[in-house]
Amino acid sequence: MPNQLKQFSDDISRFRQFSDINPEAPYIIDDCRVPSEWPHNGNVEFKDLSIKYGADLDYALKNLNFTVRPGEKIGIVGRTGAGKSTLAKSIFRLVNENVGGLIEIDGHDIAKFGVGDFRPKLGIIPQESTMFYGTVKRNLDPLNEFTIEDMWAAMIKCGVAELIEPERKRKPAKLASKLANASSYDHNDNEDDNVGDEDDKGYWDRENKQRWAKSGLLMRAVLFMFDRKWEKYEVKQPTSVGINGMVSSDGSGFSSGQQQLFSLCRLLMRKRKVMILDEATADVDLETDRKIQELIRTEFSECTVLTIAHRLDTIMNSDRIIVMEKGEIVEVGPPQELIANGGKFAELVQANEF
Ligand SMILES: Nc1ncnc2c1ncn2[C@@H]1O[C@H](COP(=O)(O)OP(=O)(O)OP(=O)(O)O)[C@@H](O)[C@H]1O
Repeated sequence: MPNQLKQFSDDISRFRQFSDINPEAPYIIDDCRVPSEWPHNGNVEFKDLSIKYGADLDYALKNLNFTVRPGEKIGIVGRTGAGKSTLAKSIFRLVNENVGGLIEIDGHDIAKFGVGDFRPKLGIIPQESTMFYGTVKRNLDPLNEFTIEDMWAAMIKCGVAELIEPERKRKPAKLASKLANASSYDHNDNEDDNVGDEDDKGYWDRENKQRWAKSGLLMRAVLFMFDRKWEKYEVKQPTSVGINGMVSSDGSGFSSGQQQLFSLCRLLMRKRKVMILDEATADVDLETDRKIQELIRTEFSECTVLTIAHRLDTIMNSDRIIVMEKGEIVEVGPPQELIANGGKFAELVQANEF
């Protein structure tokens, strides 16, 4: 009982912590809905933007005035704590208190829209990728918006296809014919695939039955006694084979770089006019990073892309670089020009210290 009481009191204090959090800005504002074609150009204007994380804290962003032109590729660099991620968050209005100034995208102040209305219109790969418990397919397309062909096309471009089907790497010649037959190949792939639905449950039941059938008497007794523990253990093990392979919610079975490739896949399918990549390739090797940057340049050529990076290669081909320091923009310009000028960016490159 003391243990249970302790557990209850922990639960209650956690509940109180959540209930004390201020509600987010309205999800939908009926009088001011986002136009269906917005953003159509991808012009982003920061007007005197200032942000603090608390009334008593220092500014994380200070009076930012900057315009990103439609289709421009911007690299954002600066030392740790310079305010780069806060800038990315500000475009999604993830910080709503202690904000001064405004951000206009294609002439609309994003603060006048409901957050649930405008956020899906923009694209982001955050610093930490999110994986869901469920199939690979569900991880790529949680809202069932795309066809299997769309998913395979994106997975092949991002190098995810060979992760979930290693023979794809070994037998590239077979790839085209498999792709051509994708709909028949993955016959059941378009069925609804929510967590805990009959399909997923059936999958685990089938797996457990097979184990049961294969095990001896003693093993069966152990399985029976530790039934629940066994299931828990099972759920954590990703099979990650094929588009219907299972992925655990912490993405174990995939390295953090591979999880970033999943995020890139999602973004590739949902191309948006304005996109933020917040250290989106920080965990992949240099060679993969180069391929991804090339992919971004070709696939997102029409899109405005803001890339935050700690690696010179990632942003060297940007149209312009923004250098941030203590919440302020201290330098802006094409990378080669900034290096030639010998200013802050040149210092960072020299010190290899983004
Ligand atoms: N949730 C938060 N609460 C309070 N202060 C925060 C919070 N997030 C960031 N800060 C502060 O805001 C400033 C800018 O942080 P930000 O994460 O934007 O920097 P960054 O340039 O992205 O750093 P890094 O390169 O390490 O990711 C820092 O001084 C940081 O301590």
